[in-house]
Amino acid sequence: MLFGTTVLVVLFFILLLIAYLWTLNSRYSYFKSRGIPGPPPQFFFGHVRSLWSAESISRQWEKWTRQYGSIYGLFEGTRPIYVVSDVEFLHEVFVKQFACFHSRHLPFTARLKSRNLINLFGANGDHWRRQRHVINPTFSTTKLKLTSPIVNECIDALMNKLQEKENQEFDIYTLYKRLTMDVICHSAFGIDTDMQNDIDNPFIVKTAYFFAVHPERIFLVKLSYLMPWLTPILTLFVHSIIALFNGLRYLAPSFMNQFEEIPGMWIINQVKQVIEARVIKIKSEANNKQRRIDLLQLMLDAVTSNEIKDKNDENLMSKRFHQDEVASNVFFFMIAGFETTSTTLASCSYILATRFDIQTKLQTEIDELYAEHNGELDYDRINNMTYMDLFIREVLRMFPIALQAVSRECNTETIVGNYKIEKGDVIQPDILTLHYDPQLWGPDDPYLFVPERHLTRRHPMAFMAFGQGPRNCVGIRFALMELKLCLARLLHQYSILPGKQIEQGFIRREILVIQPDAVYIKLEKRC
Ligand code: HEM
Repeated sequence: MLFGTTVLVVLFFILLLIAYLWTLNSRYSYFKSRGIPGPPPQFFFGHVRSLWSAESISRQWEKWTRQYGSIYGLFEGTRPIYVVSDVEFLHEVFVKQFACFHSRHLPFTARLKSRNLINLFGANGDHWRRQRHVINPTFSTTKLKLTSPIVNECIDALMNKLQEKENQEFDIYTLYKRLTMDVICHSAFGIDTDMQNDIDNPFIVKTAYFFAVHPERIFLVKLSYLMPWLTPILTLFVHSIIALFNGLRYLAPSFMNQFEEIPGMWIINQVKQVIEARVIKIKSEANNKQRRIDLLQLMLDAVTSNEIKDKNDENLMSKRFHQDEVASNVFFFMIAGFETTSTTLASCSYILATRFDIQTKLQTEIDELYAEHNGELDYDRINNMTYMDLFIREVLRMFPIALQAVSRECNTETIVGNYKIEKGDVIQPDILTLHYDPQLWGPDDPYLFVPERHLTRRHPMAFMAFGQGPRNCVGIRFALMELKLCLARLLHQYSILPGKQIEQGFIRREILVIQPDAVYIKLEKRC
């Protein structure tokens, strides 16, 4: 009797296993049945092992595009990923059918926290729409004009540091990182840091951690990709660990000190403290009209303690924030604004140091602006620099940074072109192929640096350095203001010359973003 039951149980599990393996295998016919090419998948893993071991994920996508064309298929475990460099297909996904593709494809760990702690980058659907509604006006022209003096103050500190470096070879990228962290701390965080002199400041050290570790290398994330049905259990497991740690906070405070040094924990705790201090200040200065205007203040102005219900209808939508949502967004601004903007400045400096003709043209435009306005640069004036704009766009075309951030997950089954896309499928643009496509960027060779090519109207999907569509980078104008102010002031005072190690330093590697190791230059004072 016992033997018979055991045989039945074993048989049941064998059948279950066979059914599971058969389902897995049949998922791999997804692209074949649609006539979409792609590299052969590895059973159970799909293509993730090749991507996890690739030196650069974006360059691996580009390599496969050369082999399989502008729309091809990969599998993350068994989840279909469309890798696309077909601009019409991308236009459908990012713009025309945005309602079916409003989510970004992220590891489950990005959406672990309670709803009020999910930021704009991780939020989906109506939750995302409400947050975007509140944050968009924070980056409006009027508000940016108010924050530009704060940015200028941080550039003052950079200029003082540069004075010490005149005529010596040094890595300017390090100083740019300190500048962009100062800017984000002053303007989004409301604290007056001095990163140029306080070089071991924990904000820089802890934030850099986010770009050094790819979340997809975390064991639990890998597991969730390979066995998506495990995700609810993994989520529960991580929540339990967090709850355990929170309990230990009271029972073993000395152990907790180490836990609170974990970068994410540390930064979010700092953010919360700054917000609490600001809220107290606002209350005590209720009648003070001279309040500090920064991104933090602008977001706090939208805070409510009432219950918020997310609604699809814009008229019914509450345009308010929870205080915790302000904290999680400020936290994300630090991560998003720091490495991206400093890396753009680093690539700009590399081009300027190696292309003196381009530098001279830019300096001519800057000098004219200074002469016209007696050396006073503000938001409106820097925005009128045509060549500066073309220059920055060309830098970001050739050296895009945050390529993996631009993805969309299908929320509702739909048809794009000739293909039926199912809920959960991922669309991943191959931005390197798009940015170097001669059909999109000719007649000048896309491998040459030619700012003027941006004078010609191009397909909107040809340039994706800031993403595209309603969910593109919300900080574009803020980033451009910072980049233009910094470059204008730097090039008005100095010429940038290449250091001996400029080429060795400018080796661009990708973990989460693509960035060079260093940019070695010399500064020569202009007469
Ligand atoms: C040169 C600098 C920057 C670059 C190259 C850059 C690039 C990007 C890219 C590629 C995305 C994804 C867009 C998409 O999926 O379509 C993004 C999203 C985002 N960026 Fe930036 N970014 C920069 C600066 C900033 C700054 C300064 C901030 C804020 C202070 C910021 C905040 C954000 C936020 C909040 C999102 C998520 C938007 C959403 O999901 O609605 N970025 N950025």
